[in-house]
Amino acid sequence: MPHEPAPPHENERAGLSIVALVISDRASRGDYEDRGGPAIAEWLQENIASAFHLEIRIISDGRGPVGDELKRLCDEENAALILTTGGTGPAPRDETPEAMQDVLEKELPGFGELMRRRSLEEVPTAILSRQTAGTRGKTLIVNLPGKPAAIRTCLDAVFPAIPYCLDLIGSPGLETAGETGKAFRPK
Ligand SMILES: Nc1ncnc2c1ncn2[C@@H]1O[C@H](COP(=O)(O)OP(=O)(O)OP(=O)(O)O)[C@@H](O)[C@H]1O
Ligand SMILES: Nc1nc2c(c(=O)[nH]1)N[C@H]1C(S)=C(S)[C@@H](COP(=O)(O)O)O[C@H]1N2
Repeated sequence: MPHEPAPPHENERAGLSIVALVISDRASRGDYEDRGGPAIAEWLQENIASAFHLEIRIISDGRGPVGDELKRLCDEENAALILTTGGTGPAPRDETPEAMQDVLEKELPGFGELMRRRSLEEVPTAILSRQTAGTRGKTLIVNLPGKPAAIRTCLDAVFPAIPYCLDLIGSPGLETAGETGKAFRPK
């Protein structure tokens, strides 16, 4: 008797799973209303044509908690793409890059290089961000700075490479809309 196919994972049913992980002591305490998650949602809605499911999570800074949450989103929630915002600077509580060291299997330093280069055209303090990107299993993680205005600049810069990166790591099916973040796939 043939086996029934396994039911799709909850995230697969809703399309590609994307998580916006807001890393901010103050937003997580409610000192200010988070504007990072909504800025990421707006950019993705404008620029992705294929089905996707976006979840916004807000957590406090810190190497341990951020690393644990990233591992859980990759290994248990099967997120295809995680966009973090915040905690990339030099302040004592900014430990997103240290958490990335604990989580990534393969770092993709070109993402951070390009985002800083584009951001430098807007603010000289862009060099203070230690943002990077990389993969863990079938998940791509990209760091964005905490300033909500940085989100559009950075996603405009690196998003064209993201669909092909997801193809390569085994989470295919992301198609872009419009010209700004248009996917590039080598022939
Ligand atoms: N999630 C957010 N929502 C709204 N504004 C934010 C957010 N994160 C950062 N900002 C703004 O950017 C400025 C610089 O952020 P900062 O570098 O202190 O953020 P962070 O280290 O990412 O967050 P925090 O200091 O709260 O842990 C903040 O003063 C705030 O105005
Ligand atoms: N595009 C862009 N990049 C930016 C900024 C910005 O305003 N716009 N702010 C910078 C500043 S002031 C800091 S301290 C670093 C780190 O910010 P984070 O700790 O909130 O991630 O990001 C930098 N990158």
